[in-house]
Formats: sequence, structure tokens, C-alpha cells
Amino acid sequence: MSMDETESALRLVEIEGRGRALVASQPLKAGQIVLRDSPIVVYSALPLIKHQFSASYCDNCFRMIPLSTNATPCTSCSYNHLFCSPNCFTAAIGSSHSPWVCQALSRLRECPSLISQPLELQVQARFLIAAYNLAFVSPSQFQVLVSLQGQGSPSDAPSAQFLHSLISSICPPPSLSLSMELTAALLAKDKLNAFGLMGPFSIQKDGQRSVRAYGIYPKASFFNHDCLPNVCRFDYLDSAPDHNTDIIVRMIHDVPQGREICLSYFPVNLNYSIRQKRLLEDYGFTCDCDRCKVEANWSDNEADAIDDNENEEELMDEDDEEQMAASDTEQEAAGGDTDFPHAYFFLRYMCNQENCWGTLAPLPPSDSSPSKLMECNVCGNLKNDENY
Ligand SMILES: C[S@@+](CC[C@H](N)C(=O)[O-])C[C@H]1O[C@@H](n2cnc3c(N)ncnc32)[C@H](O)[C@@H]1O
Repeated sequence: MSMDETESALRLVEIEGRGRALVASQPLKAGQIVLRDSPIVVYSALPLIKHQFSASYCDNCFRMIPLSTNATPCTSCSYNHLFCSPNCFTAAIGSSHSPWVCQALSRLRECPSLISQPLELQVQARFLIAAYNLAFVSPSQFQVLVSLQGQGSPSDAPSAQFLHSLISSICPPPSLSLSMELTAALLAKDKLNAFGLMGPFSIQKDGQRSVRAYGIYPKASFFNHDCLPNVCRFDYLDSAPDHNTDIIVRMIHDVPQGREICLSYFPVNLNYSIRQKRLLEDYGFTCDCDRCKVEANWSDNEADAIDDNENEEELMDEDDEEQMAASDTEQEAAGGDTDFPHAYFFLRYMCNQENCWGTLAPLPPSDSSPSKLMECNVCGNLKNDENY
């Protein structure tokens, strides 16, 4: 298997017990961009009916639309989906906001049995509309979506059944024969592979960043999880001049050729039992990474002392030789505790901004010299790497 040429840093392989995985096809450097990926589908994370005072986002690219800006409303729906520019509206009509999407969302909004449901189910309905739409606006990308990991499971069957009956009866997609199995499989693929695209970080809101939209990325979907990852991903929803829904994956530290490249599926500060529970319930596997092997032997008190916070976000990977294998002095600075070999990782790569829990990766190296500036993938702060 191979990724295309632009992603020559990574190679797609099959690893027993882990499925498809991405490994370094050459030695990789801290800060190096190893993947830029564009979504095959992006959909809103908001309730179907907007709260009166909620901020406005473009219904195509999800940039914030400032109050002072003249947004472009959709001309064919009574709900007035908004777009940040006439160009974005034109692009959306041929893709994410096709006439069928426009009509289907309007019908779902008029459906009390859905509108009264929790946000999660309403967002799943939005995903299904976006996914079925993909089947006729881009059949090849729909096939890519179908090829991603995820099969329906009995615990998710009731919501799949509810949404399947609703959509089949009030807004059946044109030219696609719907089946309950397809609906359940699509929902499972969304659960395992969707990345949250976040609004800006705010200390005032206890560091919570609200998810503005979800995206499914065909290549980034091959990253497996590690509780101390070696890459983290960045998105620049409001600030990127174009392709603003792309994600960028950068190395946290150097790794040798052949090493598996892993993201963390949530913030690194979560404790062992919470991580294990989430990985089993949401992703269907038992994590036996090096960090979990160490923490499995801790008492509850030790685990709580390391992290008492359950915020959601994103982590990073470790590896014994490099980052853990910092100098003795660095290890001592991190506590010098052999029961806590990943202390160095937290000290160097976890953001120290209050309530942030983001992960730091250096900016891309220039002229092959490493950058001294570390960027947080949650709050966006830049800080000098004190190891220089
Ligand atoms: C986003 S996909 C990653 C790519 C996936 N391995 C594949 O074959 O397409 C997430 C799924 O990968 C598998 N996975 C991810 N990290 C893993 C790990 N550390 N150990 C075992 N399986 C893992 C789980 O099945 C999980 O639900």
C-alpha cells in the first residue's frame, strides 16, 4: 500500500491487531509536516435549529461570519443557510448544500420527533444527510468513506434504526438505495473517524473550545492511537486564507524510519481508566501502549495525582529512545521517577496554559534546522522551547 507522492513521509501498512496504520517512510524531524488532508465531508456540529443568539458560521466552510459582514443567504431555503461569500455559496450549491441537502434539512427541522432529541442524534442526522449527498455529488469520495474502518454495532442500533426510518420516510436521497445496514455502517465510520473542528479557545469558558463542525479526512483516518502520540494535528478554521477545513499533522519530536506514527484520539492528560474506557467503548480496542502498561500498575491515587481533569482534546505519542530518552538532567527535572517515564513528555509537550491541555509541536523546521517555537494545537499559543 502507498500514500500518494505528496505524503512521501508516511507509508500505509497493515499491522496485526491494529489494522491499517501509518509508519515513517524516512527519518522524520520535530515540527515536520507529515500530512495535509482535505475533508471528504464536513458537517455542522450545531443543533438543527439555531439558538437565537448563537454565532453565525458559513454553512460551507464554517468560518465565523462577523456581525458586521453581509453574509450571503441560500436563496432556495426558508431557513436561510448563510455563506461567507457568494463564491462559497456557489461552491456549496454544487457540493455540500445541494438542493436535496437544503430540502432534507428543512424537512428534518419540521420534525418534532427529531428536534426534541439530544444534540448528538441531531448531529448524526446532519452527518447522514451529508454522507448520502456525497453518494450523488461525488460517488468516488462516497466509496472512500465506505472503505473507512467501522461497522454497525448492536449498542448503536437504536439510533441507526430511528434515523434510518426518519430519513427514508421524509427525505429519501435520490438515486441511492438506502438500507439499514448502510446507515448503521456510515454512523460507525463517523464515530471512529470524524475529527472535531473547533472554535477559538477561550480561558473565560474554562478552556472549552466548542466543536463547530466535524470532518472526515481520508488519509488522517489511518492514524492509530497512542496515549503518548508522536504527531498532533492542527486546524486553522478562521485564519487560513483558503482550504481552511484542511488539517495539518506535524511531528512532535524526531522519530526514526519505520516507527508507527500515531495521534492521540483525545487530550493526553486523561487518566488511565478514562482512556481505557473511552478507547474500548468508542473505538473498540484495548490500548496496550507503553504508557498504559506503566499506568496499569498504578494505584488510583497515583493516577489522580497526574491528571484530575476530563477535558476532551488531543494528545501525542512517546517513544522510549527519543523524547523519553532525554538527558538525565531533563529526566530529573521531570521528577526522575522510573514509575513515570513519560513525565518528560508532559513537561515538554503539554501546554501549560490554564485549562488548555493541548499538545505542543514545534513549528516546521526551516532549512532543516529545527524551530525553537512550539505551537499548542488547542489554544494556538506559541512558546519558546526551553530545551534550546
Ligand atoms: C481511525 S481508525 C485508524 C485506522 C484503522 N486501523 C484502519 O484500519 O482503518 C480507528 C480504529 O483503528 C484501530 N486502532 C487505533 N488505534 C489502535 C491501537 N492503539 N491498538 C489497536 N487498534 C487500534 C481501532 O480499531 C480503531 O477503532
